[in-house]
Amino acid sequence: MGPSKVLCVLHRASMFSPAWTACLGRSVGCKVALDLGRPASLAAQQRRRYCMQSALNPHMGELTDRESRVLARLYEGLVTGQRACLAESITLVETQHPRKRELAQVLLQRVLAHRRQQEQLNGGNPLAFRIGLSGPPGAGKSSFIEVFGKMLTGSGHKVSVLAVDPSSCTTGGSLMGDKTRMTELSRDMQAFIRPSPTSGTLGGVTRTTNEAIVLCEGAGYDIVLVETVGVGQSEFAVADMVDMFVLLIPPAGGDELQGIKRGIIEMADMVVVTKADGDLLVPARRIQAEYTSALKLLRKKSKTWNPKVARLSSLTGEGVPELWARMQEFRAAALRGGQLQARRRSQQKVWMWSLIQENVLRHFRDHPAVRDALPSLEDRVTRGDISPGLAADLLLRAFSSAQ
Ligand SMILES: Nc1nc2c(ncn2[C@@H]2O[C@H](COP(=O)(O)OP(=O)(O)OP(=O)(O)O)[C@@H](O)[C@H]2O)c(=O)[nH]1
Repeated sequence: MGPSKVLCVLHRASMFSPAWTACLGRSVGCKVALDLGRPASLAAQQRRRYCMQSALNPHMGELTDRESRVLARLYEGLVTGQRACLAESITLVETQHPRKRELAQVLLQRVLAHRRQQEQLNGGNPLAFRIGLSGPPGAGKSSFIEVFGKMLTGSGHKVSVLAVDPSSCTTGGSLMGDKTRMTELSRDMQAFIRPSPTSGTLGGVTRTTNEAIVLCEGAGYDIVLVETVGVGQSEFAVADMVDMFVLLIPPAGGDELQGIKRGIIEMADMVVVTKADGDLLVPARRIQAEYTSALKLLRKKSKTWNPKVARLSSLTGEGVPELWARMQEFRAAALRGGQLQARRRSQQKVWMWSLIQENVLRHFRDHPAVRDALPSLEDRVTRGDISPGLAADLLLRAFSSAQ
């Protein structure tokens, strides 16, 4: 499908208003608009800002005074580190309201431009360290984040914690029981904890989390922890939005690798065996040895880093500073070798395509011609009358001939 076809599809997709499609179309011609990476003169920066705004919102002039004031207040509050403004900005990116979504994108672009400037001052290197934490329910994630987060804020870092909760997509969210977790850290003024949005598809929650990461970084949080419970696809989604992906494993459980998906072990830059204290110390050591051997058999993910298996206890705090030292080692090596920057660049592309896929698929399913033909074609495929390939071709033909 060529670019014009994609835009045409997006144009009809309910999520994108005609204004948005026009802005996308314009932004293709307006290359400078989205290319905020290089140093520029003031005039060029102003031109760029104008271009970016008009690309983002062709009706920029139609921003009401109130909207302009809200955006200015949020932006100023956010970049000066006001937690309330950060919380309100994340609420804005979570919204389903079409107009507010447009405003959220304007805000995000401004924050991104701000971040670029900050990064330029930092020698072109990312300022924040994004760490993904995943593990089965009860692995000890929140206990770890509480202790780890407190240790980091105690040494001068600003820590934000974002959650991707797959259960929130179907049940309104309870798997991670956000309210009662991390009580100490949630009272810490150097920490910001944001529960998962309580509705939407995993794709929607992922989008929001990705955008929330940008906002947290804009607000000066130099450590962003993204937590998810190891269920469904959420851990893969989180692995695709962070600099380092850490898998937390509890010591209790069967002899095998406790049903942890092999795919997710392959994604891990570090495996951490939790609860290594008291009676659990012996099984923790055993599990650590098992994972160390298992990791040796896996395909190497990076030339500069061999995934490691650590052991810690959030109860006693043992192993937590050592883990942080390992994480910093990882980050330094990835920055030195340029892998961290490359990983972020490729994640941006993955993210864009997953958003396109989700929206195009939704548009396809909602299309009247597809909706009409789908039940009987599905029926014929399940009865074995026609092949899935033929059914897919017929549906695609119905879809494209009605464009
Ligand atoms: N002995 C011991 N118990 C721990 C440790 N960390 C957590 N636990 C216990 O393990 C249980 C689960 O811990 P959580 O931190 O809630 O685990 P979680 O992975 O966040 O769990 P979910 O919120 O269900 O995803 C709790 O009863 C904790 O008290 C530890 O270091 N040592």
